[in-house]
Amino acid sequence: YKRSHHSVGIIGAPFSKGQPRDGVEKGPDLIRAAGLVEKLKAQGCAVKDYGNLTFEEVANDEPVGRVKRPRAVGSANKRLSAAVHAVKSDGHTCVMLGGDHSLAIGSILGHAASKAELSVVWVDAHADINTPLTSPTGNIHGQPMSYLIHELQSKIPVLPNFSWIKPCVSAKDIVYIGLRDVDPEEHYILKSLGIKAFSMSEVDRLGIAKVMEQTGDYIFSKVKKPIHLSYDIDALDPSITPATGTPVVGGLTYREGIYITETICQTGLLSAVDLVEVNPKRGRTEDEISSTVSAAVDLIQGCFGKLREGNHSSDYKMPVP
Ligand SMILES: N[C@@H](CSCCS(N)(=O)=O)C(=O)O
Ligand SMILES: [Mn+2]
Ligand SMILES: [Mn+2]
Ligand SMILES: [Mn+2]
Repeated sequence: YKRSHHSVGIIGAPFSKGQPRDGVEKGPDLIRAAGLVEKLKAQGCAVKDYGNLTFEEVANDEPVGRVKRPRAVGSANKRLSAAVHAVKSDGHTCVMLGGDHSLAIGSILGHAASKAELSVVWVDAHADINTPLTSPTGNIHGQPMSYLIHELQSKIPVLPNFSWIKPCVSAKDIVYIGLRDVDPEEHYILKSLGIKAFSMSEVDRLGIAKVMEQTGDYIFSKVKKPIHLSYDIDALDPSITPATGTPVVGGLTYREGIYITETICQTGLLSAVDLVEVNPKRGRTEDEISSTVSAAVDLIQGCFGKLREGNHSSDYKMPVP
């Protein structure tokens, strides 16, 4: 019976400018208030909370083409990438609490700066792979992957505060799970780059166990790279996690969502996690907000060894009379 020891570094990224809805910047503190640090410590993790980043205000952040708030998003992600790199340099598995999914730009770049090559597991109703020129909304939380993938760089225009961004992930090292709301242009990109994707159709057809088995085979089929798990809370069904900016029916069950984190943990390769798009202002009741936040906490606990069968510490000794 092996109990692995997890060392966790938490970064709060209260940022919302990758999308238009207020409230998602409240995610980090809500997740902490639900007891994330205490719960990780109770399950045997060493935890260091690095606090919340503060992001510079950017005035007159006018759109460039369709792209909205590029200067604020570029600046925030540059700061986040430095923070994630520092957490990795301290030897922790990094947990980045969002904030919207544009933050994956900084999180993955900061991670890549400390680990040569990464595998990215993107759990999301959406592919978030629109380029600045294909995006139907201009919201950068629908575009983060396009800035990170080597094979897309000829399709990315110059944007203010984005010049520091260099692609760091190959299409072959990406796996999507949970897709069910993919734009036509994104679908073209996924197909033309041959990116591995388990949409909700595959989840239905194969079942989550086979999806995770095939994900493991695919990630391991080449060399074993550290895993960056970017988890958008909207991957789960809105019946579980309604308090989010872009809910889409027909999502992952709570059990499927947790199973993903349990199996990723068991690879022993998890090196960074994003938990993004929790937005309390999108919950109609307190119950909707708390259901969303507690699912987020449970998912992160699953990343660091919590099992539904139960856990006990390796030095536990039963009491004797
Ligand atoms: N595909 C749409 C919606 S993307 C939703 C972004 S997220 N991060 O998954 O909530 C777009 O590009 O704006
Ligand atoms: Mn999403
Ligand atoms: Mn997303
Ligand atoms: Mn582990």
